[in-house]
This record gives sequence, structure tokens and C-alpha cells, in this order.
Amino acid sequence: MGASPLPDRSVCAGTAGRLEVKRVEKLFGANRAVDGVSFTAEPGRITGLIGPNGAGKTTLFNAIAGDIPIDAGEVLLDGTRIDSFPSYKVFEKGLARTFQIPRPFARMTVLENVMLAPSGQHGERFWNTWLRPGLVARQEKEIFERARAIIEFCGLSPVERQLAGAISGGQQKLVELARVLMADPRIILLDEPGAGVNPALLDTIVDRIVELNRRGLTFLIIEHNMDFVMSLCDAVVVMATGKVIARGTPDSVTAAPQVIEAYLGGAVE
Ligand SMILES: Nc1ncnc2c1ncn2[C@@H]1O[C@H](COP(=O)(O)OP(=O)(O)OP(=O)(O)O)[C@@H](O)[C@H]1O
Repeated sequence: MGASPLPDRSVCAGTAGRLEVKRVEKLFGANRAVDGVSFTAEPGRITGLIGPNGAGKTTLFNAIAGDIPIDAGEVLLDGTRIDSFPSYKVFEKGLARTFQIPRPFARMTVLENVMLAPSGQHGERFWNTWLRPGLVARQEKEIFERARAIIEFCGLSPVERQLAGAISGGQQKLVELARVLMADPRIILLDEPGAGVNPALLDTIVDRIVELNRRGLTFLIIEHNMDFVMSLCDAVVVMATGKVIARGTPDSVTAAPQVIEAYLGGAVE
């Protein structure tokens, strides 16, 4: 699939967000899934979050994105605490996340899935369609045009009229990326963007992330594919059994003895 080379302003405004995670805890009964985690995803950088199975990475993502409440600690986006916000409010503040398993509306087209993404559309208020039809029509046109620009940027134009349930898993991951881009976030959390994706499509995904990052977008990425992490990330945070055990450049963390031990002692990917 041919993806367009450069995002224009209609795809990404290019404002970088700063995410601070401070002493965050999340317990499931006696299981300290996230156990006092602190790190910063610096603005305009791509930070990798790695660690063996069960390390607490997805739980931390869920906590940051407001999908589950935290038990202790703080999460700040550009200096504002967001840890008590529900997920829709975190999203509105500029932090968007994708899921390990994509969740498109399978019986809607790719274009419809992407167009549905932004919140606060005037047409959603039923009286607006009666009282302010011009406003609703104008906004629908803007959403349509923005969705098509983002779909083109993500290399999805050839499948935009196909049902989202009928395209490949890798293409569905790109649909997820397209959906979150509709909100023009400042930081995107990607949960295993490379998992189960064929190599050609993986190149497209990597390329799009790099391009968006060049425009200033901050990324925090959970990924098990170490080639992906090494080639993409500026900084890496390593978790094991709920704690951060190392952080630094990709080269330095993969050489750290505690990281090698965590992977060998737990489930090796
Ligand atoms: N909803 C839940 N209820 C109870 N325990 C949970 C729940 N979600 C996760 N856990 C537990 O929390 C711990 C961390 O799991 P989590 O899925 O966050 O790890 P992970 O690092 O994302 O693993 P993976 O790489 O396999 O996705 C595990 O012990 C897991 O069993």
C-alpha cells in the first residue's frame, strides 16, 4: 500500500505532549500489577515500554488512559493531573491510546470507522439537525475531508470502502491509528502495534510513526518486537513484576544484567 510521504497540517498539528508517571500503583487483590512506577515520556520523543509477559505494561497503559482507576500516584499530561479523569476526558485532553487487539466497528467501512472517531460533533445533538442544518452539514464535510486525508496518510485509501472487519489485522492497526489521529492528540500510546503484522505492513506502520514523530507527536509504545523497539525508540523503560527495572537508550537497557535476567527468568518472547 502506498502511504503519502508527508503529513500536512490537516493530519497532525504537531504539538508534543509530555507525560509524567509518578509512583503509580495498581493492585488486583494482592497482586501489585503496577508497583510504584515512575518515568517521563519526553515531548517529541518515542519512548518504548518493554518487559516480559505479566510485567504490568498494559495495566499501566489502562491506568494512564483513564480506563481503570489507579490506587496511588499521579499521572500528568503537560503538567496537568489526569489520573482522576475518565478515559473520554483524558482523550479530550490530548492523550489517545490504541489497543493490543484492534477494536474497529467490523460491519462499518474503514472510512465510516475513521469518521466516527471525533467527539462533540454538532450532528450528534438531534435538535441541531433541525435548527442548524447548515452547521451540521459543514462539520460533516470537514470531518469527511479530514478522515480522507488521514486515511491517505495511513496508506488505507485502497481499502477505505471495505468493511473494517474484512481487512487484515495489520490494516486494522492502521485504522486504529487513523481513528486516534482524528482527535489531533499530543501523545499517542500504542499497545503492540507490530504484533501479528506482516513485514510489509510493519514497515508502513513504522514509517507513519516516524513521520508523525518528526512533526512533533510524542509516542509511548508497548512492543515485544525488539527490532521494532531498537529501530524506533529514543528511550526505553523496562518493567518486570510491576516495577521499572531499567531505563535509558535501547542499547543500554538491552545490555543491562537485570533486564537480561528478567527476560530469562520469566517468559522469553
Ligand atoms: N483485570 C485484571 N484482573 C486481575 N488481574 C489482572 C487484570 N489485568 C491484569 N492482571 C494481572 O496484572 C499483572 C500484569 O498484567 P499486564 O497484562 O498488565 O502485563 P503485561 O506486561 O501487559 O503483559 P503482556 O506483555 O503479556 O501483555 C498480571 O499478573 C496479570 O495477571
